[in-house]
Amino acid sequence: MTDSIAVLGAGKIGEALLSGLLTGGRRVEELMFTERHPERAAELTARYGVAAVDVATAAKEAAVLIVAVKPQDIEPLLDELAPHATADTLVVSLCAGLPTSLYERSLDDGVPVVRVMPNTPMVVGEAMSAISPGRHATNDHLAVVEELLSVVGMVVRVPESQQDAVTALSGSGPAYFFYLVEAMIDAGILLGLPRAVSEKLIIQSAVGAATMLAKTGEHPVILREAVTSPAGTTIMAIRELEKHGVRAALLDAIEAARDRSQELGKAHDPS
Ligand SMILES: NC(=O)C1=CN([C@@H]2O[C@H](COP(=O)(O)OP(=O)(O)OC[C@H]3O[C@@H](n4cnc5c(N)ncnc54)[C@H](OP(=O)(O)O)[C@@H]3O)[C@@H](O)[C@H]2O)C=CC1
Ligand SMILES: O=C(O)[C@@H]1CCC=N1
Repeated sequence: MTDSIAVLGAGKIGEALLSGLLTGGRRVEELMFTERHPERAAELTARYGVAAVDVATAAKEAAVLIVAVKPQDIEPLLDELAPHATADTLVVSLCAGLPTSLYERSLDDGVPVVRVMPNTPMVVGEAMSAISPGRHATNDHLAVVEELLSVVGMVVRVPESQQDAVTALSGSGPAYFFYLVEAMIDAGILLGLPRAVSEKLIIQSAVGAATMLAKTGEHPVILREAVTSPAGTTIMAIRELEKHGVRAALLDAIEAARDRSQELGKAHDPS
């Protein structure tokens, strides 16, 4: 099993990872994190028992450093990390849009970097993480990251050139499903159901549909057709969704997310 892991920047995804790793069997002594606000650090230590450290300590004690700051905050973090990262440190970036070459330019030659796009369902062991090696990352480094992340969900390897698309699909993906669920709950309110009832109906329908997708292996079209009775209720709703261009809206939305991921990377491109 991988030695100690340090999360650099324990915000939403960093906390989700710490929490998922602990639930998945990691011991608190194997984990540490850095945070720039002492109140946030104290809150996390109180909640999980994990130690807050500085970057120098993280680099000295942890075999894997997981960078989880906002892309806009990467430069000061790299400045802090550069004097301490060596070829024995594995740097794992969770940051949307940031290429491994950005890290390689800022850190000593030979420091292995793996780019990862995870998602927040890691808190319940159901993350989807896609990983890509940088120039100095070997198969062994990828295996370390796979082992680490498989505790909190599924892991796939993709070429780094696909990471902006992955970010738009599965990185941001949970937000689209939450948005849909939120809108469907509102529809229940519109139809006069009590909020608690509407929430229960929609959340369990979402869980049921997701479980069918995962467990039956059937294509979503087949599963949807099985719900759609001739001249029934579902087809009336589908007609409205098509009329309002929901499919086209999703295509545009995900393309916009991909474009934003590319933009975040380019903001740090010196050329
Ligand atoms: N949220 C998500 O679902 C996903 C996020 N990501 C990626 O993960 C990264 C973090 O996102 P998210 O968790 O949402 O963002 P957050 O802002 O919630 O988390 C980042 C945390 O890092 C802290 N921080 C910033 N700079 C430093 C520093 N130099 N040293 C220590 N701590 C620092 C921030 O403090 P402060 O509050 O002051 O800013 C904040 O607490 C992003 O790059 C994002 O693209 C990837 C996949 C999914
Ligand atoms: O919204 C974002 O930029 C991050 C990256 C993927 C999910 N959340």
